[in-house]
Amino acid sequence: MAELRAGIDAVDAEIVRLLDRRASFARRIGEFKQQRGMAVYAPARERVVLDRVTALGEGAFPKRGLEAVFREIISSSVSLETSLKVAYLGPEATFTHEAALRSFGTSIELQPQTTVAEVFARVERGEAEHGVVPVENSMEGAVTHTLDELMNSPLKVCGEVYLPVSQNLISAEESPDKVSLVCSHPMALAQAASWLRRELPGARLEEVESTAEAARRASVQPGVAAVGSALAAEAHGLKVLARNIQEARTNTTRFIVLGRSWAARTGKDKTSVVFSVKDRPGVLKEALSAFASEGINLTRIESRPSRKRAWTYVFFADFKGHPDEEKVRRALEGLEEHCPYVSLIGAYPEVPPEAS
Ligand SMILES: O=C(O)C(=O)C[C@]1(C(=O)O)C=C[C@@H](O)C=C1
Repeated sequence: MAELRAGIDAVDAEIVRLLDRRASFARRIGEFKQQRGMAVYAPARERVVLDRVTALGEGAFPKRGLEAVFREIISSSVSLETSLKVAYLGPEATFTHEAALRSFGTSIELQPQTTVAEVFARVERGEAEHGVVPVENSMEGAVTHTLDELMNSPLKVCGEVYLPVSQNLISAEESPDKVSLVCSHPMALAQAASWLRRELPGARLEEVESTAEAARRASVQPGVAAVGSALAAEAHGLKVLARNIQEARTNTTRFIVLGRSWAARTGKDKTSVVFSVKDRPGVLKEALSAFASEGINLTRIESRPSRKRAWTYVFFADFKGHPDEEKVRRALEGLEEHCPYVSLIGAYPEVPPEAS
């Protein structure tokens, strides 16, 4: 045992020495970026680093562990280069907080905001370099506040994160039969609606602005439970009375990372555009044919009221590829021919949902 532990001590000393060496490279990159006014956070490069190190691993150390360790190493590198501030839809212990930690690690300054609009505003005013907001849920669909902000903001999407949503009934009470009021964010209540109807038919439901606010209420008010994450239960000292009460086990939320510019190309990327079409038959089909004729895979299309004129719509589309690719450039030109308004709202390394 002592000998084996001595072996670990020697390896740890080596790891620390190598981390110091890595840090000196990161510092120099930081200086280079500062001299040229470049953004410190380079999501495309981070993806390349994470993919490379997980591919280098020979399997003795788990790949997920390698990714988590390097996520933190990169997070510390960023903190050596600058004091990066990231605004997110708070409060703390929400799924968006978790998504921000997944993207940036723990060594940067995370700033919880009360609304999606405030996250955008903070980044637009330069009080934070990046923002993290939810954009869609696999069961409930689009987060409309986010789409509406994206439509009018100069900010760009530079990253995406998928998080499996696990909703739980959390409370200071000992058992579900002591619960007379269940509160949560409307989306969380919707995700747990069948379970709540079946298991707590007598309880009143109340919508509040976030799952974390619901957890806070549950921690101070007798007879109240919240629908929320295990992280929220932990943060407010609550018990988990029932786990995984959401509608489907495959319930996943997709979050986006906002910045001043989109991410560089990695070779496995996604691009997001918003466009409007003229009011005549077949026009959406024509617009989308720009993608079909280049063999570009659309991963999502969503319509929203334009909010400029009644009964006019804009479309949000995500597709595989990067604006630096020739075929994507041609598809966007094709789209512009059919559409009075086209705006590229982001490009970012693609994350397969199952990898999150
Ligand atoms: O390569 C860079 O641009 C770096 O700043 C280094 C580094 C890293 O630690 O690997 C850190 C931050 C960036 O977001 C990407 C990578």
